[in-house]
Amino acid sequence: MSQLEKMEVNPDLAMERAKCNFNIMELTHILDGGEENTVRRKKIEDIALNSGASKDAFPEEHMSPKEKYENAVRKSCIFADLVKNDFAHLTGLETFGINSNVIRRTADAFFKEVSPFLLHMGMFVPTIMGQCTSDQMSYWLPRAMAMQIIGTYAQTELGHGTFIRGLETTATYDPETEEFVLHSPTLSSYKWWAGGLGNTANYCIVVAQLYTKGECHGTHPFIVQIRDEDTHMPLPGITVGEIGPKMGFNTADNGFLGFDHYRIPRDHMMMKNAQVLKDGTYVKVARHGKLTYGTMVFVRVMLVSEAAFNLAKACTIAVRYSAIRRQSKPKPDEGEPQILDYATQQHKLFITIATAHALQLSSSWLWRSFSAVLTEMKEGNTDKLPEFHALSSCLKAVSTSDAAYLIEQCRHACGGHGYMISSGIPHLYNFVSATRTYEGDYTVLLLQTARFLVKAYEQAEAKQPLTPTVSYLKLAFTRKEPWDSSPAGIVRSFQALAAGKVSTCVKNMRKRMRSGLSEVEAWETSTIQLVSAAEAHCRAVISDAYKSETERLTANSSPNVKIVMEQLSTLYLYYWALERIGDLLLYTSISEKDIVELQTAYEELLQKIRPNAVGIVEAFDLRDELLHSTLGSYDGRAYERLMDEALRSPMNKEPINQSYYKYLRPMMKANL
Ligand SMILES: CCCCCCCCCCCCCCCCCCCCCC(=O)SCCNC(=O)CCNC(=O)[C@H](O)C(C)(C)COP(=O)(O)OP(=O)(O)OC[C@H]1O[C@@H](n2cnc3c(N)ncnc32)[C@H](O)[C@@H]1OP(=O)(O)O
Ligand SMILES: Cc1cc2nc3c(=O)[nH]c(=O)nc-3n(C[C@H](O)[C@H](O)[C@H](O)COP(=O)(O)OP(=O)(O)OC[C@H]3O[C@@H](n4cnc5c(N)ncnc54)[C@H](O)[C@@H]3O)c2cc1C
Repeated sequence: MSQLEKMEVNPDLAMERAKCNFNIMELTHILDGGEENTVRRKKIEDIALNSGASKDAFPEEHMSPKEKYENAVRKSCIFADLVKNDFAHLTGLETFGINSNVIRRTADAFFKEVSPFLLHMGMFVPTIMGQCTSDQMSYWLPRAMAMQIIGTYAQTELGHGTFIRGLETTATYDPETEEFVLHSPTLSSYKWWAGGLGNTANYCIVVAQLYTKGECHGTHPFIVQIRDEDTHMPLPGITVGEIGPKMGFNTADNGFLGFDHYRIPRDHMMMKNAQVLKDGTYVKVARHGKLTYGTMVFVRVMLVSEAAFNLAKACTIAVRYSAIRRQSKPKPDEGEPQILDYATQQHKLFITIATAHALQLSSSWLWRSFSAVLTEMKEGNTDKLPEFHALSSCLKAVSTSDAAYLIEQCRHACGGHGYMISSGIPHLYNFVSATRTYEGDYTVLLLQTARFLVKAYEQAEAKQPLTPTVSYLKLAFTRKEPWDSSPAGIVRSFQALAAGKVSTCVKNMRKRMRSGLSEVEAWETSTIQLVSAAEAHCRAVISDAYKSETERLTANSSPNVKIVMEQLSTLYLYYWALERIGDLLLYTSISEKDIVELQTAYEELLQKIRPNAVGIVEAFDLRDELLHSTLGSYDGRAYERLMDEALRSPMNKEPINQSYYKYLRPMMKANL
């Protein structure tokens, strides 16, 4: 047993736990969505983590890229076995853990970066479920679920990621052989980025321009075998490889893929939404043109809970560390305070906790809306899809962007030690900053939402009915919103602010069109404001969802848990009101006096939250195995852990490195 395992809990952390005044487990149950969920999650974590299978004998950060990848494949196979044999009955999901936060969460103990199977689980399987006919599904799904084949999702190309309609890979139907011929006509048409594509996957979903009878019908998904099922050799006509080192995701073997007139059977086109008949006739089945984008919408919804989860990890690390770290001596007669006592530190950290709650609760709310939209779509009704696309786009954009920013803030809050890989924060940042880009870049997705907002504004102007998430846009046509500092009042002000911004955009675009610009040009020159309006809309949606979910979830909770949750949701509102003072001055009646009072109320709230801060982050119930952090472990023994990690470095295995004899010694001797 290592020295560390015998250590007692750091006394500062023990003191924090002793002064927590609410029932931590009760809050955990709320965040897990109910006590049974907590019990089931803990069972799964016990099975997976107590086995020791998640641990590395040698620290991953000291492995070569190839070793890291091989180690990740090894552990992915162990994890996949656990999921199949041990968790399936506990999760109650026949879908091999898709949509299961528990599986996702447990996987993090196994992978400091990501599993090369992430795209198999996260996109290959969901695309089979969303884009195949039932016949196709009954062939592909069992094989994918049983991990007899491993797949990925290859959409992005070297030349295009955002602009899907601009993809260049072609799938041309040949009625003679009843096959599609896949081809990469240019270097820029090579598929690029797909996770697991480099070395792991033997199948992938390829998104290509469909040509039949000489006509292009736009992009469609196809299931394509790329490697031999036995030897794993790339098949003739396929060029496949790994794209090289990245900022993060280094165990994901993101790959490239090119086709040289590569043939696949006709029924490997995923035919739920559109079909090509044997004679080459193209038949559109879906009632909405964008249903082939369905997997992206699904993953965008997933990414909101990803943002919340990773933020929860970062703030657990940073708050625990801030409780054990002492620095400076503001009062000469007293000892050095815990850095958590500094108001500026609380300002950095408590918004991070509140945002983790806000995103987690907004994400549950979004999942419920998604389920309702899916149910209606199964009955052939796609009316709610545009609103849902607008909503999932902005929530994905804002949640991942906020999470990346706040994780970086957690690193700042941990000073120099936060820069150590062993703190756990750099991995979190590298992972989350990618989520701001993939599955639709931040700006691009906010502009999708803006498009919906502008249309909704025009409906409001014409006094037509509005869908629920934009019904507030009618505020744009009333008098300035009176400032009211209650939580409900602040949410209303955020709505008035968003409505005002959308209105300003529309007026500017109209003015620009009157001065001679085309509609496209007027839109393009207004995009900075449109992005800002979409962000404001999203902030209003999150604030509203966070506030109402908090009220709903605490309706029967014990008084102190209710107080803690309300303090955090109010903090979120105060924080963003103070961040958006300029906008509030424009679109509400807020006065200088109101602003001074708001700042004071915010600072008082930080002090009220302070005594429970450690308890609040511990309600996320993140085991040390999931945190991978020297700074944030349960025992708070950060210094011992930092030293322990330093001593494990291969750089310390020999007292003198050979470079001394090869370079340093000759240089120094020559300089004598
Ligand atoms: C066993 C061990 C395992 C262990 C592991 C255990 C794990 C456990 C499992 C867990 C999993 C973990 C999490 C998952 C992680 C996954 C990782 C993912 C990695 C990354 C993957 C990727 O990164 S994969 C590529 C994504 N790449 C994009 O994301 C491109 C964005 N680019 C666009 O998405 C389009 O290009 C863009 C801009 C819309 C324009 O599309 P466009 O040009 O066709 O359309 P237009 O702009 O012209 O718009 C025309 C009209 O279509 C409307 N519309 C557009 N889209 C619509 C839509 N979706 N639904 C409805 N309506 C839509 C629009 O609103 C307009 O409506 P209207 O006309 O009424 O105004
Ligand atoms: C870690 C990681 C994993 C990935 N995994 C996969 C995968 O498994 N499968 C897959 O298919 N893809 C994958 N991708 C690709 C990813 O989906 C794309 O990189 C992403 O959609 C962004 O597209 P892009 O790279 O073309 O960026 P670009 O569109 O080139 O963006 C560059 C800049 O241009 C701006 N821009 C672009 N268009 C517009 C516009 N219309 N208006 C205003 N600004 C614009 C953007 O805002 C951005 O600032 C992955 C990417 C990463 C980083």
